[in-house]
Amino acid sequence: MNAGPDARDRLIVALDTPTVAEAEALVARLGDAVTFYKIGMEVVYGGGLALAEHLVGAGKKVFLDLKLHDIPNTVERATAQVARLGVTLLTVHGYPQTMKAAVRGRGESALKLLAVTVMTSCDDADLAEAGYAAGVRDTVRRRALQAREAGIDGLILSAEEAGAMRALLGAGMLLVTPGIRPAGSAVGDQKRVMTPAEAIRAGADHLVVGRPVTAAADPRAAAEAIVAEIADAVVSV
Ligand SMILES: O=C(O)c1cc(=O)[nH]c(=O)n1[C@@H]1O[C@H](COP(=O)(O)O)[C@@H](O)[C@H]1O
Repeated sequence: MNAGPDARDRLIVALDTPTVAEAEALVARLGDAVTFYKIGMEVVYGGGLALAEHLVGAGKKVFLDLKLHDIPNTVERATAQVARLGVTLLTVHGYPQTMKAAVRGRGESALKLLAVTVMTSCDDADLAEAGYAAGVRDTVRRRALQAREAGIDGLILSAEEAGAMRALLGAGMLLVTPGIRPAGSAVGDQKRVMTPAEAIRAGADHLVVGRPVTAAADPRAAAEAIVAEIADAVVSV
């Protein structure tokens, strides 16, 4: 994508910390280097849902990563609750029933919904082990089309699939890519990874980055380096 959010807004830092206090300390340390945060299950189950609202109040954008998946009634009503928090993004799993229920639940609110296609920690062998007949590429494609059909705003996918999905879906869908690893950083449990520059060139709108920032000796410097890499890549797209 050529025109789009400022390079800083394209980085989403995943605040995965054991305590809410550690998440707050990271936010203070990152300061104005980071404008967009992801709050996920670790912090929420550690009592940190209110942090999402505090960050919104402080002018940050928040992606609430709850990966909803349940019977339609529960998903619809849970999504309606999240829509009242003022966060920007919410994840649901990319099952047609779940996606349609979430779209009903967000109603007329400004909440944007992202469908998780295939987790970036999975490869074809993991999908086969879980009982899926199709591999990563075909499953992402199928769920992407179903997400668009359901009225979902964007996809969580790896940057490896971003180019093909941008070509398939055009500019209308937000493409949000975790599994981002700056050159030389530890891959950990991720399997489908790309560097920030590669992800932007592949068509990602936002990059979700956790440990390469949060576990860095200097998280602010790590975030600034990623923003600089994004900015350079945007110019070259
Ligand atoms: O929904 C997500 O954000 C997500 C989906 C996915 O397929 N892979 C994935 O890594 N994530 C999240 O993105 C973040 C990646 O963190 P790091 O691997 O530490 O950069 C974590 O908070 C994951 O929960």
